[in-house]
Amino acid sequence: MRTKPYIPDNSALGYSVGTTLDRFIKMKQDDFPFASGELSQLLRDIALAAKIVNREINRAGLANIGGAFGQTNVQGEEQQKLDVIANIRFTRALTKGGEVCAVVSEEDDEVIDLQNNSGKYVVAIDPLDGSSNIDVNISIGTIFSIYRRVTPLGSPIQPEDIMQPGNKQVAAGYVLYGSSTMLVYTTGHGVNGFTYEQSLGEYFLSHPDMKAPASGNIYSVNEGLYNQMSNGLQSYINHCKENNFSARYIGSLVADFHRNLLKGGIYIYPGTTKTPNGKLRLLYEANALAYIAEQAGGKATDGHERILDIMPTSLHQRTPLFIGSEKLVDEAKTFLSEEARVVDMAAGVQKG
Ligand SMILES: O=P(O)(O)OC[C@H]1O[C@](O)(COP(=O)(O)O)[C@@H](O)[C@@H]1O
Ligand SMILES: [Mg+2]
Ligand SMILES: [Mg+2]
Repeated sequence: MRTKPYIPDNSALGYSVGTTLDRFIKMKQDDFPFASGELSQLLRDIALAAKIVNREINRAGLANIGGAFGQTNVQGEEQQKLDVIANIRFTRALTKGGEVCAVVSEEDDEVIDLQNNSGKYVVAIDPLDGSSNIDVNISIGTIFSIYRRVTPLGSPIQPEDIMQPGNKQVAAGYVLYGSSTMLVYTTGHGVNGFTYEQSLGEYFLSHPDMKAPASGNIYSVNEGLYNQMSNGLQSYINHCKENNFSARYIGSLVADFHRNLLKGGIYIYPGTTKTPNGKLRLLYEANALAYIAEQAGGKATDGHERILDIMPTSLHQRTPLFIGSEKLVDEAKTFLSEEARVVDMAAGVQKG
């Protein structure tokens, strides 16, 4: 089946050329006359912090803010200076904005309780995604998920405000600091992408109503892990090769996801024999992108289960991730299920 890549077309959707992010958010807000506007403001806060982080990234090489920070985070990964700077910038914006009561960040071991019990929202964030690519001038990103707190406003935050499955997200998005900087987000009514015009300091709607091609011929996986993969996954990767797929892997989740969203493809970060739950974090990496993928007509699973239905049990929980074009994610699942069936049959034979 041939599928078409997504080609932006503003005119077809009735958005005038030059629709800024602020204006777009306002237009959407007007569709919900009873909404308080706090979610809109929260999105603006994140967009503003992303401008500042974008500036820091652009001058990192000159301002001596590239390279390692000299500490490890809770995952035992070496923090880069820009990881720390981005974390400070985003948490500061979320604190000052006043709409948020708590933040979960890759760079903080514990939940950050903003001591703002009137804040309606909880944010989970990967302030800088693709850290290993910072110093080599390759695209990196920011990923965020927004949840409504479930306990009454005015009371202290509780674990159930934080440990919500992805299907409870009210908004999610990412910023891609690439050959141009883009902000892509959803509030559950489709996905829209905005390109940042640096000299004007504005984001403009460049990718309205983004749609993931139903299929594609790109597969993105760290094939260095091949020998640690399950037989089913190895078979799927061989299937991609036999069908002349293109292998594309940047090593920055946001950038790999964005490319496949536009062109059609599948991104896989699998569980392996060494790390059965893979590398990526459910709360601030997988959930946001899964929500966006689904809103664009794509799919996201852990190889078996829908990502958005996984009930988190710990803050920095990891999950395997299969995400992208629906047909490819389904196909990968078939290979994994077939393997599970063969293993079950073999176990049955042994028992019998
Ligand atoms: O180097 P690997 O094992 O392929 O991992 C790459 C993955 O790790 C990540 O860099 C993890 O994100 P962080 O940089 O936020 O820790 C993803 O962006 C990327 O997809
Ligand atoms: Mg990341
Ligand atoms: Mg990160």
